Amino acid sequence: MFEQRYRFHFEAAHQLGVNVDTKDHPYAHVHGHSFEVFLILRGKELGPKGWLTDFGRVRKTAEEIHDLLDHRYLNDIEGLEVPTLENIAKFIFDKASASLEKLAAVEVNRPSLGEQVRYEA
Ligand SMILES: Nc1nc2c(c(=O)[nH]1)N=C([C@H](O)[C@H](O)COP(=O)(O)OP(=O)(O)OP(=O)(O)O)CN2
Ligand SMILES: [Zn+2]
Repeated sequence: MFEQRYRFHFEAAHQLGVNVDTKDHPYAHVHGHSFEVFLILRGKELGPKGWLTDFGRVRKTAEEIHDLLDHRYLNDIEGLEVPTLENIAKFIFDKASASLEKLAAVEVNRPSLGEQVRYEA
């Protein structure tokens, strides 16, 4: 089995008011994070080209998702009204899998906080 990974970053703001009991909770205030994303592709066979998927294609998909999320207020994006790492990972998986047939998983991390989430279909 081969695994291919592509990493990109984006910066965005959000608030998680629905996840906490009081309006004063820090999660309920609009704040920002740096997000690290991995697109993870898997396959058993390489085919005649000797690769799973051209990294150029993976990069193009990553750039489209980056442009959708970078410097945005995530709560305003349809499908990301509750922008936890978990929901962001699934959102990215659903978008990216439309153009990357071998996409197997998406990881979304906040490296400075040691927080990591992985979504697999
Ligand atoms: N399972 C999850 N738990 C939490 C998530 C999540 O997406 N999935 N998200 C959050 C919030 O985004 C929160 O802002 C993160 O807070 P915290 O880890 O405390 O880090 P800070 O932003 O407070 O870190 P600073 O160093 O103060 O900037 C919470 N839980
Ligand atoms: Zn947060």
